[in-house]
Amino acid sequence: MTYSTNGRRVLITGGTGSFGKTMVRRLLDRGVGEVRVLSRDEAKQDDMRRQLGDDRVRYHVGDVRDYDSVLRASRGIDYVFHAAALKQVPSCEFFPLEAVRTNVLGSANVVEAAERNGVGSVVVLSTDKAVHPVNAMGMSKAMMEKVAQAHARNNPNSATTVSCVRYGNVMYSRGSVIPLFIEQIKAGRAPTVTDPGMTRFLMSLDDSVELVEHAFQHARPGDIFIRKAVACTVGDLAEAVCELFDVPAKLDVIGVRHGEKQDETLASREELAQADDFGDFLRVPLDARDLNYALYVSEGELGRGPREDFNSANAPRLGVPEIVELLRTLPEVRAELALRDPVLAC
Ligand SMILES: O=c1ccn([C@@H]2O[C@H](COP(=O)(O)OP(=O)(O)O[C@H]3O[C@H](CO)[C@H](O)[C@H](O)[C@H]3O)[C@@H](O)[C@H]2O)c(=O)[nH]1
Repeated sequence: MTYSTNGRRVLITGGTGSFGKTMVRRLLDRGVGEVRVLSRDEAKQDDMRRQLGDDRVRYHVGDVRDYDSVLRASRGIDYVFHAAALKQVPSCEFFPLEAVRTNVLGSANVVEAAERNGVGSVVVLSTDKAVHPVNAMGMSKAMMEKVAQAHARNNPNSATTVSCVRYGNVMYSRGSVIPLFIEQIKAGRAPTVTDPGMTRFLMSLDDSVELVEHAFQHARPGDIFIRKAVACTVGDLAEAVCELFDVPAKLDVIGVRHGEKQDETLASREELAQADDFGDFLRVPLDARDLNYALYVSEGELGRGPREDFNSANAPRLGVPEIVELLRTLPEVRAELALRDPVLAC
């Protein structure tokens, strides 16, 4: 089934974040009837209200942890993009139950409220950290994916299609390493690098929005969509930022933080064995078998498939010059360069 948001009502949980703001603008450009933003922070909502000045956007102060607030916010809604989450790895390590409350139970509330209100489609935003998770944030997101898929498995006749997207690090997102490196360089300090050989996927905000739109257009219940992405080492990333700002590439190696993985995985080899390849995107379908495995013995498949996961160590790797070019495409980086020296921005 394909969907259009033209004239429809859309709810974005966590709608004042980087993803939410970009998505709201896109929806407004495409003629959405109403966008509801559900989030906890009234000040951020007020900033957004003044910036957008569009009365098709309605603001609901509330928390996905509170079922009643999600139920109210999703009343009369056609589609939900669920972005509200606790996302910082170190803070979730210190407060894992908070990650469970928001990322697992909050997501269950969103799915349940959507079902109750007859919402047509819910796209749930997940992360590469949910695959082979080692930290509380990734574990809670993995459980969120399971909650979304269980809805599909347990409600085969539901009017609500629930699907997931999984993406890697979004360049320049709030609190992430690229703005941190830039701040450090501006303050005359060397960028702090955890482990120069650590690898991460690189995605733009637009890439993440396109992935959500792809899922929204193509999802069958319980699907997980992944966007193929390039990767780099954090050492090369820091060097690239130094080169852009024309400072010597001297790195301050600080060691790995709580719960960090050396490399991130977007799709496990087991998932790749089942996945459909759409060029830029992969679809991992729901395993919709029931618990009576005996039914499947005669037609059971042996686990043939790729021998490797798709991870940030074996993904196409960008070197320093390519990272420099990629960073130059980011509006925030261009603005910083222009402030520092209009010649560097060119
Ligand atoms: O001072 C620092 C801080 C981080 N890093 C490294 O830079 C990479 C990226 O770190 P981020 O903090 O930007 O991102 P994380 O991979 O830790 O992921 C976190 O930030 C992401 C933002 O891009 C998402 O929000 C994600 O959900 C959240 O867990 C990691 O290898 C990290 O070790 C450094 O080298 N130096």
